[in-house]
Parts: sequence; structure tokens; C-alpha cells
Amino acid sequence: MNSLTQNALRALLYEVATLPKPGLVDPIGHSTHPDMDVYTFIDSSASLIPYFENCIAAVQTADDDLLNLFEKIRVLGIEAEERMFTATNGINTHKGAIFSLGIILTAFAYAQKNYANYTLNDIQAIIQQMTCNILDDFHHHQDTAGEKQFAKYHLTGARGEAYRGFPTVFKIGVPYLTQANGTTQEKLINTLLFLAANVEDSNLLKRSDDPQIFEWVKSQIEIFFKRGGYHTNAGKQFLNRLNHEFTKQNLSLGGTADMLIATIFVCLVQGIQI
Ligand SMILES: CC(C)(COP(=O)(O)OP(=O)(O)OC[C@H]1O[C@@H](n2cnc3c(N)ncnc32)[C@H](O[C@H]2O[C@H](COP(=O)(O)OP(=O)(O)OP(=O)(O)O)[C@@H](O)[C@H]2O)[C@@H]1O)[C@@H](O)C(=O)NCCC(=O)NCCS
Ligand SMILES: Nc1ncnc2[nH]cnc12
Repeated sequence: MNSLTQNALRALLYEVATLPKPGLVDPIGHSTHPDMDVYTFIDSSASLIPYFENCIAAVQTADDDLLNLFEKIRVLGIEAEERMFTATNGINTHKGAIFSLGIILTAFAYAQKNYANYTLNDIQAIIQQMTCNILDDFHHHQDTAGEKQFAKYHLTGARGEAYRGFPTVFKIGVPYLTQANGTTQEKLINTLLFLAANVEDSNLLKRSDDPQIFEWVKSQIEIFFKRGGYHTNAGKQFLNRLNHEFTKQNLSLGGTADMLIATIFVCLVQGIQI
């Protein structure tokens, strides 16, 4: 297995193993996602191995046109969604990760093939070139949650992240996780919450149908960090209360979880201790 595929799989499993996560599936809870549990995520993650290997193979046969490469991996992404749905009996676990992680992994494979040395800025530039036409999707169809939210609120969701080279991952998540202290669990919980304050998560908006939800989440996370984050008992107690609130309001942070997966992946590829 290619080491990029191994790190993609590790990133998917690190994320679902991390607990306690508000509004997300972890090994002890899935109250806002009654149709899935940690095993659904393990099955889903394993089903994505051929997808990552196919993205890397697509880079090996690609010409210099990054738009062509993106067209190829989008087809692979649709196939991967089908395999995911087969593995999970029709449950959407990783649609966002197939998209975001697939693009980022492909950019790393491209840089490894074509550059003697590369920086994370180069990876972002490759992603931007691959996805420079992606916002055109919004003019062609309005079927998915992301497309409907663009029509209603002008939020560009996962596509906007890709178009801008995933600044949430490269400029927020990776720098934060790189300097984070504590155990792996503490670092990953704090990184998830830090990301949640910065992501316009289409999953969160879909569940609440209220754009004010982003301000509310930000205000809660500010309190969490003022109490010392997951390093302190006060922070842990606050997070428990926040988890109950997410359950009560049936909120989910699915898009933020995908940004955490991508952040972990980049750190693992870069050899950063997590
Ligand atoms: C082009 C796609 C991204 C199409 O997806 P969509 O139009 O729905 O776009 P978004 O909503 O913007 O994003 C898709 C998923 O990405 C995650 N996400 C959300 N916000 C962000 C963000 N700000 N930055 C990055 N990533 C984000 C999120 O995935 C997670 O949530 C999923 C569950 O949510 P959802 O699908 O909304 O809801 P349900 O299945 O109904 O579940 P519940 O409401 O019950 O919880 C889960 O998968 C998480 O991973 C967004 O959902 C892309 O998918 C694509 O290209 N697909 C290939 C096919 C294609 O080309 N389609 C487009 C042309 S037809
Ligand atoms: N742990 C998780 N729970 C729910 N949705 C997710 N999408 C990605 N990871 C997730």
C-alpha cells in the first residue's frame, strides 16, 4: 500500500477514535447520528483504500493539465461514494472526506512525482489549479445540501474550501495541531474545537437551518478555550455540557470532522508528531 494511502487510512481512523466529540460519532456515542456507529466508520474507511490507490495511480498517468487530473479523480470520487454506500448499507459516513481528503492526497502524490522539494504552499497551489472551475457546479445544479445552501445563503461549503486551497486545513488546522500540547486525544479534541470555530460547516447549517448557528458555536468554543480546553477539568466539564446541547438540538459537525481528518493526514505525511 502506498504510504499516502496508509496515512489517509490512519487519519480517518484517528478521527473516529477521538472522543468525546460533540455532534459526531465516536467509540462511546453517536446520539446525533443514530444510523451509524464507530464500526460503520471503520467499514467505510476500509472501503476507501482502493479509492486512494486509484487517485495515486491517476497521478502517475496524468499529463501537466491539473484540470484533467481533477476530472479523473472526480469520477473516482463518485465510484468511491458508491463503494462507501455499499460498505455502510447506504449510510453517508465519508462523502465529505472522499472529496476533501481525495483532493489533498492527490495533490501530495502530484508534488511527490513532479517536484524535487515542495512546501505546503505548493500543495495548496496545486489544489487551487485542480479546482479552479469547481464553483461552476453551483450554476449547473441545485440538488445537494451544499448546492441548496449556496442558492439560499451563498455559502460555498466544501467546494469553496477546495477552490481556496483548503485554508482551513493548511492555515488553521495544521499550524494548530503542530504546536498543540498534551496527549494525542487532548490535541485532537482541541484541534477539532478550534476548527469548528472556523468552519462554515454545511452539515451544521443543514441540521439547524439557521445561519446564526455559526456564531453560537463560536461563542461556545470561546468559553471552552477560556476554561483551558481539554487539558483542564473545567474545559472537560464544559465540553460534556456542550455535547448534551448538541444532542438536544440534534446538531452535527460532519464538515468539521472532515477538516480534522485532512489536518491529521497532512501532519502525518509531514512527519509531525501527533
Ligand atoms: C461536490 C461535493 C462536495 C458535493 O457535496 P455537497 O454539494 O453536498 O457539498 P457540501 O455540503 O458543501 O459538502 C459536502 C460534504 O462536505 C463536508 N463539508 C461540509 N461543510 C464543509 C466545509 N465548510 N468545508 C469542508 N467540508 C465540508 C460535509 O461532509 C460531512 O457531512 C456528511 C453528512 O452530511 P450531509 O451529506 O449533508 O447529510 P446527510 O447525508 O443527510 O446526513 P445527516 O444530515 O443525517 O448527518 C458526511 O459525509 C461528512 O463527511 C458535507 O456533507 C462532493 O461530495 C462530490 O464531488 N461528490 C462527487 C459527486 C459529484 O461530483 N457531485 C456533484 C455533482 S453531481
Ligand atoms: N465522526 C464522525 N461523525 C459523523 N460524521 C462524520 N463525518 C466524518 N467523521 C464523522
